[in-house]
Amino acid sequence: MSVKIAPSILASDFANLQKEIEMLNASETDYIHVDIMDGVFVPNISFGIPVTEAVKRHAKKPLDVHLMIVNPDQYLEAFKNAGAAIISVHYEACTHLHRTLQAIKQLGCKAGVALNPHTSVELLKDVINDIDLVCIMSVNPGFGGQKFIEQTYPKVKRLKEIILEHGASTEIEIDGGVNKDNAPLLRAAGADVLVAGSFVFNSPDPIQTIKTLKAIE
Ligand SMILES: O=C(CO)[C@H](O)[C@H](O)COP(=O)(O)O
Repeated sequence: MSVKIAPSILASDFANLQKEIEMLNASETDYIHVDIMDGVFVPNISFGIPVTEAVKRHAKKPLDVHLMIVNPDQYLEAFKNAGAAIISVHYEACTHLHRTLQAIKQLGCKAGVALNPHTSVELLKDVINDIDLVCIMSVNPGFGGQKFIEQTYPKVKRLKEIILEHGASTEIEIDGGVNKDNAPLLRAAGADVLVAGSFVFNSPDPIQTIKTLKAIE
């Protein structure tokens, strides 16, 4: 199966959001990555439920909602109702991760867990069969356009081993600083989904850029 591409609308032109979503609909985008930042879990505020609803009204691709917020349990239903197909919570924001994953699934969404760069993939072993997607942060969350952290590669490799050891079907997603140079190496390490914000939206031809990423073996 080819690598999945999830453009992050954090880097899109918010004043022309409908146009940006229509561009993604016309591209080889697999998931539309929606970054929710609360100014507490991360040092930035992006947007929330009404904007997610607005994206959903135009999107023809599944919404991959990445909650960079404290107390994510409080908002799972609201994001499901806003149109999320996948909801990822941060490992670092969950006291009862297993319970949170079950709650996401009971809503009918795929359950994701995001890991900050300092968080070991080993911590997911006991719940790996309950996770549909692990989002490995390859930058410190909070801002687009940051430099890719090279230590991500061994993390991806180790997570892939854990998934195979447990017979799980979890997807590995990489988020932060993804570009055409690191994408083939991430794919070779075991990545299934590549999130790309700046690299897609700051390029002269985003549809072609998505195609280029999608073609990576
Ligand atoms: O979660 C994020 C930031 O916290 C973004 O999705 C991520 O940074 C992608 O943007 P870019 O490709 O520009 O690095």
